[in-house]
This record gives sequence, structure tokens and C-alpha cells, in this order.
Amino acid sequence: MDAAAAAAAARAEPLLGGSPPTPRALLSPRARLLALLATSLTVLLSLAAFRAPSAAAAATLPSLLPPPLLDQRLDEEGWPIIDRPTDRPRACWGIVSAGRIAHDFTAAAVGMGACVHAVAAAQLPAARARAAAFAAAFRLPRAYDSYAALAADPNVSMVYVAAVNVAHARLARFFLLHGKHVLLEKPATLTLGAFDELAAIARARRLLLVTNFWTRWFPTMRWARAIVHSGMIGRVVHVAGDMAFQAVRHHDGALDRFFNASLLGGATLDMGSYLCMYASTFLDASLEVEDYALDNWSVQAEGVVEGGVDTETAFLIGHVGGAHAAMGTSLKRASDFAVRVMGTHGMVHILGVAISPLAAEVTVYADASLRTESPRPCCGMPLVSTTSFKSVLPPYPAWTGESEQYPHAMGMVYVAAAFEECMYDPDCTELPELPLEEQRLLVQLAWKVLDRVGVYKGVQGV
Ligand SMILES: NC(=O)C1=CN([C@@H]2O[C@H](COP(=O)(O)OP(=O)(O)OC[C@H]3O[C@@H](n4cnc5c(N)ncnc54)[C@H](OP(=O)(O)O)[C@@H]3O)[C@@H](O)[C@H]2O)C=CC1
Ligand SMILES: O=C1OC[C@@H](O)[C@H](O)[C@H]1O
Repeated sequence: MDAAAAAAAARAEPLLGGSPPTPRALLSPRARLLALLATSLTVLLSLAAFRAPSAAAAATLPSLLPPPLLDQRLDEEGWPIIDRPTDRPRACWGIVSAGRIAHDFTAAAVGMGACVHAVAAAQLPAARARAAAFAAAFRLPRAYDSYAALAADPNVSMVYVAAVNVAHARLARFFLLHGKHVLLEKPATLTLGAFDELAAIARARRLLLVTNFWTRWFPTMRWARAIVHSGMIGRVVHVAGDMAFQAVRHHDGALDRFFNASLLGGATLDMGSYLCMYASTFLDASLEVEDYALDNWSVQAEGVVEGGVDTETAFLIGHVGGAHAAMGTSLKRASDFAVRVMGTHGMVHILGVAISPLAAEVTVYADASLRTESPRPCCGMPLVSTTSFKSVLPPYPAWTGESEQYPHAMGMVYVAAAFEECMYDPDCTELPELPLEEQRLLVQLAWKVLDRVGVYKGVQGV
């Protein structure tokens, strides 16, 4: 292991969780012996199922296992290590819009040493001054007050589209047609038709089109996925998540995007889209072949609609494999922003803020299906192990004089690094962490939720 990898491993090491008192202590001596045998068997089977990195690890309890190896390279401060070519120009970003998340992404990108060449602000008033101030703060060479000027800049090969939801389809189409690779803020589009058009352009021109579900590239998410895929918690049967906050109604004197139907606001297209992403991530985790056809998924939803947007929504997503997700989102109440992935004999708990998760915990219980004695009628299986995972973010670049707008903003480095690395690989046409077909499914799942709740019916082209 080289020094950087060792530093990264140290930063992302599992913290061995203290186990709560085992319920076994409450059983009779005979039941205790049986439980011990069952637990030992479960431990052995868990170990067999777990893709441990070395044979030595297979001799230890699951709670002592190292996490699955993460193929993510980070330096001592937590910055991604990128193999940039030395024999040709670097790929440079253009930032489309100068709003809140655009600040966050740009801070992460300049912090990690990426080339951010220009920003364009073009929709809200004072575009020229806003773009100039943005460029000055992040020391970008160019500031434009039109998106067309940014699209014409030959130094920009990839753009980050950070405008409000209603502009996503239009701007992604515009920049793809100008030959730029596009990292597009979520939700990619409202309608399937709009997404399919974007995907067709991207494929035809061999351009990257990636919805910015940045969660997918977080070390915590990679760890959680690896744990679930290892079989350590058994077969996934249920995912539960809740993401809600009391959104501000007004921003800079106008109705904020959250409550603004003309900007495609509402809880589902905001945080609900992450919950759809979590459902897609884990519900089919046990299938050998990933299948993103909507026919394999069912959606039910209830919601409260105010001013044309959903402000409180609960939805269920079912997968043909039998697993299901129960999700809640709201613009009007608090939440722990956590997601729990429940398997037949264990659970991965992705701690809030699960949009940009820095910590998770896996709990493994004895597998009742492997026990020989009559199962107890209720409640709680003997605990086998609890293992935690934590990661740290690289520091915000203080020299910008800016500060983060959204939690864990520096976590944008992970998706930015993956995107940039793909730019240097002639064979890379999609990011494996979020293929186009899955992005398409995510558009459809959110659309189904909204359809059931009764908003945005009949809207086309966005
Ligand atoms: N991945 C993530 O973690 C996050 C993603 N997001 C997503 O990013 C997008 C932007 O969110 P955020 O930065 O909070 O948004 P802002 O409210 O800050 O607006 C972003 C930009 O959109 C344009 N815009 C804003 N209001 C209007 C309007 N009334 N009419 C037309 N254009 C408008 C402006 O572009 P210009 O500057 O060019 O004038 C503005 O700078 C959303 O799609 C959201 O879902 C948001 C937060 C976190
Ligand atoms: O994508 C997002 O992530 C963070 C949330 O607070 C924000 O509203 C949303 O758009």
C-alpha cells in the first residue's frame, strides 16, 4: 500500500462499535448454548459470504473485519487523487449559473485543483455583476452574463449545470449540442421524454451526461454498497428513509425554488429524488443482473399539495424481487435525514445527512433461518456485531472568502473527481456508479410519485 492509500485507509477506517448487551443473557442455559451455536454458525456463514480482502481476515469476527477495500484514492487531507495527463491540456469546467450550489461545487472543484475556467450567470437580475463576483471569489479566468458565451468558450470541455429544476433539460440540451460534457444537477428532468432526448444526444456525440446524485461517490456510500453486496446483512427486504426540513419560503425577495411550482419546486423533486436513488441503489442489491426497466418497479404515494408543489410526501417503492422502500420527505418539518437498509439478518444505517453521508453503521444479527431451536416469537435477534464507518471531508478553501451553502459541500469533490477522470479515459462514456439507464429510472420513479400525489400532471418538455 502506498503512503496516500495508507492515509486514505486510515481516514476511512472502521470504528469498532461497542456492542450493546446481548439478549442472550436473558435466556436459559440450554437456550443460551443453542443460541451460541447458532450465532457461531451465523458468524462463519457471514464470514464466508463477506468478500474479505485476505484469508487472515476470514479468521476474525465480522465486527473485527476491515471494511471492503474502497478503490477511492484520497490524499492526507481527504482530497481525491486524480491521474491528470501531462501530455495534453487538462479538462476544464464551466459553471452554469451562479447560485447557491454552484458556489459549493466550485469551492470543491478549485479546492481539489481542478481547472474551473469560467462561470456564466444569465437568468436572475444583475447577472454580469454576480458572475464577476463569483469569478473573483474563486479566481476563475472568465465570467459571462450569457450561457451562450460559456458554450462558445473552447477552453471549457465540461459544464456543471446548477440552475433551478425547470431549466435543467433546456440547459443540458443546449450544452450537449455545443459539445460539452454535462454534470447536471438533480433531478435531471421532470419528464421521461426530456431525459430520453438528452441521453440520445449524449450517446450520439459520445458526451458524458451525469445527474449529480453526488451521494453515490461518497466513501460512506461506497462502503455501504459493498457491505450490502457482500451479503453480510442477508437479502435486502426493506429500505426506510426520511429527508425533510423546514425550507425557507423566500430567497432574495422572491418565492424560493422549494415552494415555486413554476421552477418545478416541491419536496419530491428536491429531497425525494435522493430517496428514489436510495431505493434504486439497494432494493435490487441482491439481483445478479441490474435491471432498470420501470416494469420491475411499483410506486405508491400520498402527499400534501400547496401552491402547486408537494410540501409533504410519503411514498412506497416496490421491486419485482420482493423488496420495498418506505420513504418520507417534506419541506415543512424536521428529519434525521437517515436511511436504513434492512436485510434478513442485519441492517446498514446511513446516518444523516444521508444526501452527503459521512458515517454509517452495519449491524448483523444471528440468522434465524439457520437456527435449529424453535424461534422465539418476538423480538430482536441475538446481536452478532456492530461496525461503524466514518470519513472526513477535505477542508473548505478559506482563501475564497466563501462558505458552504449546503451541508458537507466539500463532498462534491468525489463526483467531480470521477467525472474529470472519465474525461481522460477514451473508453469512458458513462460513470459506472450511475449509468444512464439508472438515471432514466430515477426520472421515472420521481415522476410516478408526483403523478400519484397529483402535481405536474400534463407538463411536457422539462
Ligand atoms: N446536489 C446537491 O446537493 C444539491 C443540488 N441542488 C440542485 O441544484 C439546483 C439549484 O439549487 P440552488 O443552487 O439552491 O438554487 P438557487 O436558488 O441558488 O438558483 C440557482 C440558479 O438558478 C437560476 N434561477 C434562480 N431563480 C430563478 C428564477 N426564478 N427563474 C429563473 N432562473 C432562476 C439562477 O441562475 P443564474 O445565476 O444563471 O441567473 C440561479 O443562480 C436545483 O436543481 C437543486 O435541486 C441544490 C442544492 C444541493
Ligand atoms: O440536493 C439537495 O441537497 C441538499 C438539500 O438541502 C437541497 O434542498 C437539495 O436540493
